[in-house]
Amino acid sequence: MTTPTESIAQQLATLGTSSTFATRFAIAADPHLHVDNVGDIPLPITLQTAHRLCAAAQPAHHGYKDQTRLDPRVRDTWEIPAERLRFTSPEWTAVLNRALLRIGHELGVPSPDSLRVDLHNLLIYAPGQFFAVHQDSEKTDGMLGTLVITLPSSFTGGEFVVSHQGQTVCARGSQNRLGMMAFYADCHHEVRPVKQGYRVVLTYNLIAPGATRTSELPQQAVTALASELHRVWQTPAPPRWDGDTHTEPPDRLVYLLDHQYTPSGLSWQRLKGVDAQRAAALQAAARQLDAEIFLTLADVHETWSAEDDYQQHGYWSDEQEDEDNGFDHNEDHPALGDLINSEVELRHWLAPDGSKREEISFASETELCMNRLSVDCAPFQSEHEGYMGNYGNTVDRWYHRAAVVLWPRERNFVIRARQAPDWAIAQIAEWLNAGDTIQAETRAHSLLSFWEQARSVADSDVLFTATLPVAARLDDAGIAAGLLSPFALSQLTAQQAPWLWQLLERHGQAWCAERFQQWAETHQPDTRQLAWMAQELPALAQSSCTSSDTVALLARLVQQRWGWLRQYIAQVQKYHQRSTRVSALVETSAAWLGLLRASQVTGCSTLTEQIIAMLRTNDIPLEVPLQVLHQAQKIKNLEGLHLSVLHSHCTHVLETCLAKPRRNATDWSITPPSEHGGRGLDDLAAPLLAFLASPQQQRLEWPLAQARRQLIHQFIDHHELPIRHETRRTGRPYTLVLEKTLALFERDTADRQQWKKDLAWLQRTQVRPT
Ligand SMILES: O=C(O)CCC(=O)C(=O)O
Ligand SMILES: [Fe+2]
Repeated sequence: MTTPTESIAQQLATLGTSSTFATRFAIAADPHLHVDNVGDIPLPITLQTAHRLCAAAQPAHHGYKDQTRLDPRVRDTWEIPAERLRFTSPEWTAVLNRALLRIGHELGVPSPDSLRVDLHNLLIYAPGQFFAVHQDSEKTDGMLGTLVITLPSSFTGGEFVVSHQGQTVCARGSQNRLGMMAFYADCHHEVRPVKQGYRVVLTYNLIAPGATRTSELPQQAVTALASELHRVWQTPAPPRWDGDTHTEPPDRLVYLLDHQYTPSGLSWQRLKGVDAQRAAALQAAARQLDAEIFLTLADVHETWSAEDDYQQHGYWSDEQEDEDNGFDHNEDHPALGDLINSEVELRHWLAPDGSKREEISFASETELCMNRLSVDCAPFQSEHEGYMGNYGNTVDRWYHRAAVVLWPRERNFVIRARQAPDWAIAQIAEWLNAGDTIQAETRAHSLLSFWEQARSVADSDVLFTATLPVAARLDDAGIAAGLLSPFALSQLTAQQAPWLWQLLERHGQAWCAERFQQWAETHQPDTRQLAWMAQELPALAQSSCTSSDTVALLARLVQQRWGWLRQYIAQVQKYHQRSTRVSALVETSAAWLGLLRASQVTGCSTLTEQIIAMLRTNDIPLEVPLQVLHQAQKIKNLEGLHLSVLHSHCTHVLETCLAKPRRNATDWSITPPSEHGGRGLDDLAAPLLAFLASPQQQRLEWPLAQARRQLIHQFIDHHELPIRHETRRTGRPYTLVLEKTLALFERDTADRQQWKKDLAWLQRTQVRPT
């Protein structure tokens, strides 16, 4: 079955397909060309005239990006600018106008009788000279394409080839007539090297000024198109994956035109070939439906998988050449496999009255409709990633296309909101300020189906700050919840507390607790959550102290965060290496303190005790409570935090450690790691632990098969034991050589120094008894 979008493409395809991209014919005429400093140029051009012209000419430049360049690898020809050319034949203007009318008809220009030309230059190609494949830049507003008039002369080679979407038109010139070739500006064209003789041409910019007068469309066709458009906006898009039940109708229709356009060349009045009829048909349908309609540039970026191996290579059009490859497009392009990704950016919006809107939006796949696929257009740029890129072997292509974009007027709000969520929230806030709560709730409701994505479109923190007060003013609990659902707990700041209390008053404890739960489930980096617990949580708790309801709400939040912290700690405790484990745990110290403060302020004394108790268990390395005490120095009010308990705990542990006798200089025993003491080592555990425990044995030579050596290597690394472990690769099996290192003694000394330092700090530091 055809989808409504496909059927629109079909209907548009039947409009104005008769025109072509280039037209070529010959006329018998002589303009009586006069060139300053050369004189009259009789036709056909003789070798002698050609030599005189060359002598008076300059090498021609070509456009490169926004500059012009002289590069004979790209363009090698002589040029005489228009200022030095005159036509003295009295009939010439009429002859040219007749030719233009014919060109206008054959190119399908909407008003062929208004087509004009601007003389650009005279070009002379001597033997060997050429102009590589390129696309002309649009030199003036309204420039539609180029007209080349080949003056009669005798030459071989020098074929002029114009191509568009795989079709080509070729001209060779004539001995006694003027060769006319006119083509649209988005065509690629080249002049192949002249072999013998001279090729002399006049080039003109083809200009289509004034308004389009497209032929009247039958009313029936417009109605059919309008009804299909209506159907597009009513039909939910096909599911994107199995079980995708949330598809909605597309917001807009984005019809990609056949031709390519530049910002200055884009205008409703100067659409090329078939595009003009199709755009006119869409305009007529839009009027019937009272739909919004815009003409836009559409920058298409496609990523394809490449099927074969291929050298990295880029290529530029619009008279731009690639530094290394010149204009040579004939080298092998990689065969394209699957389309991996496609992005269509719409910009430079033109309303039917020509007024501009500078806005950028992306077209979704379900909105797109076209008769010509982008791969069938000439890419503006192409890049091949080879196997080195992120996605393996891929080809990236960029196209400068244009689109007609339409949507039902009543969807204005939603469409703009999808692209600019902060604008939508500001809009709803205005309705609320004006007392129009019904409008505010209806519009807020219309955001919910895509609101989850809003977070990735806008700066999420800014959006949250704007959304919270709006949600707090909506009566409908479901809509308020929906607006708040995409955000994360760590986005809530103490400054926003008043809105939170307002939500509490309107929707109650359970509703607010659900929001906390939802926000906690949104992914946020652990470091951000820890920082939030250290700073915002105690500040929020502090500001809750005005009423028992707000305190109760915050107490729930504190409990929830305690649950999270315990889970996080449990996860960190699974890290293998003691040093990474300890430093990750130390990173949580400020969060512990934040939680302690918040639990104290919200009167959760049992929780305060639980936290202190956990900080004193053996599972938590001493570095953590010590760091909590350090952090507490920055805080004014330590009342009720039970920090003196922590203080004495740390003092006691450090004194015990320091009371142990120092390691004897001859004692090489290593205390086996307390956790997983040899688990998983099976029969290797006993000999290894015996080696560790032995005060005398420094070295162990142990013939072991590879897998078993591996176990020992891992064990030593995980526990960061002061043992060098190497494999001697002789004999069968190889021998694992273990050797205790001096780090055993150095660590002992370093530990002691640290203990002393910490103890001295504790003794200096007063923690008020609480
Ligand atoms: O020499 C010609 O026929 C065409 C020259 C051309 O393509 C140009 O001037 O852009
Ligand atoms: Fe050109």
